[in-house]
Amino acid sequence: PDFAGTWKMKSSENFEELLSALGVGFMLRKIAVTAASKPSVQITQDGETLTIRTSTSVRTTNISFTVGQPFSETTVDGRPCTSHPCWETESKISCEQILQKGEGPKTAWTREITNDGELILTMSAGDVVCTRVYLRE
Ligand SMILES: C=C1C2=C(C[C@@]1(C)C/C=C/C(C)=C/C(=O)O)C(C)(C)CCC2
Repeated sequence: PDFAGTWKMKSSENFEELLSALGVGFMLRKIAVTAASKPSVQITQDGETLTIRTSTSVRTTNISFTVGQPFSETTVDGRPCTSHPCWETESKISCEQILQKGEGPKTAWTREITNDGELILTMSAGDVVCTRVYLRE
């Protein structure tokens, strides 16, 4: 499917719980929750290669990957990891993350385009799952 576009967030649940599960302290959680409440997401796609730019007032992340090929990124709390994106269905990418050093809860993300053209992002840490839904601008 086509993930390309400029996306604005419609809903988010368990985001702060996700950061808690990752051991992010109170103050940084408050900063992150506020900043992440109004993200601007821009995705370009060329076949199976996606570039996802997620910008907030505090931090902007930019990842580029080809589904099926491992790449380096950081976990949502900023720890370097190797990510393994693959097609879970023909419209859903799931990505397991392996910390490059140190220990922590198992983290992963999924991104899916739904039949009514919404983008669903899930981010997990251990058994905590954060779900964020985006609409095209
Ligand atoms: C602002 C963020 C901050 C943090 C993570 C991030 C980057 C959270 C944003 C995530 C989004 C916007 C995800 C998405 O919707 O794709 C830290 C915990 C390091 C703390 C500093 C502020």
